[in-house]
Amino acid sequence: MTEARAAMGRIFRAREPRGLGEERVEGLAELAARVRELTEAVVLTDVDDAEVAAVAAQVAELTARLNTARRQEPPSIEFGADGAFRHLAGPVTGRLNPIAPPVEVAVHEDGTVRGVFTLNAVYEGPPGCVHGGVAALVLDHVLGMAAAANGTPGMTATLDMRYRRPTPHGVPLTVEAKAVRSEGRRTFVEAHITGPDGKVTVEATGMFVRPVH
Ligand SMILES: CCCCCCCCCCCC(=O)SCCNC(=O)CCNC(=O)[C@H](O)C(C)(C)COP(=O)(O)OP(=O)(O)OC[C@H]1O[C@@H](n2cnc3c(N)ncnc32)[C@H](O)[C@@H]1OP(=O)(O)O
Repeated sequence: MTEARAAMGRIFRAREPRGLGEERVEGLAELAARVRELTEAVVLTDVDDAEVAAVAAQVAELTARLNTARRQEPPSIEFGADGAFRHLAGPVTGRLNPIAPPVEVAVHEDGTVRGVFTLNAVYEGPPGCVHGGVAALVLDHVLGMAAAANGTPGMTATLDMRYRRPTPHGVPLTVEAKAVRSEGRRTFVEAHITGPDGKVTVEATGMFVRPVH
């Protein structure tokens, strides 16, 4: 597992936590949660034009306040004390990233990655349904996590999607991924999303390649 940890460091610049601190993480997660609500409100709002303009000006002020102190780069993937890693600023599981639903994932002892999440109207493709590219985003990430959980982290080289039935938004969904085999630097992983009725809506297979450098 030490080699896998080194590979995580090399591929994803994963590193030991650099002092964000749990209190700071909770504060930033709260900010991200409020911005998620704001994003949904923007997509669904029906207030009049003057109110839209007034809110836009206020939001610009808030953005300027946050920009008075900027990091050079977002927080990277971190190893926790328990050896697990987390992607705080990632677009899928990242609690600190407002565009992440976020998907709440657990890595099980057998290497299966399971997650629960709800995608709201912000992620709509066809009316009432999740955009297919968003489903691919979620699946790519959990496939990558399963490759890492297998001790063989890598970059996505191929991603095959099979959209079996529409994925509804606004309801709880589950996602599950597991590595099925490794050959040299290549790891093959399977995953699927299940709707609230227990039926699989999307299946994916991914092939992850561990870069040499
Ligand atoms: C909470 C924490 C989360 C932690 C977990 C975080 C999860 C994040 C998940 C998100 C993952 C991403 O989005 S990653 C971002 C999207 N993906 C990328 O940007 C990848 C861009 N592509 C690349 O960098 C490169 O092409 C690589 C690394 C994939 C491969 O380059 P390489 O290292 O030079 O490898 P190369 O020698 O060419 O090939 C190695 C072997 O793989 C095979 N191979 C290579 N590419 C392919 C391919 N597309 N299709 C078939 N086979 C291929 C070759 O035939 C060869 O087989 P043989 O001759 O050995 O038999």
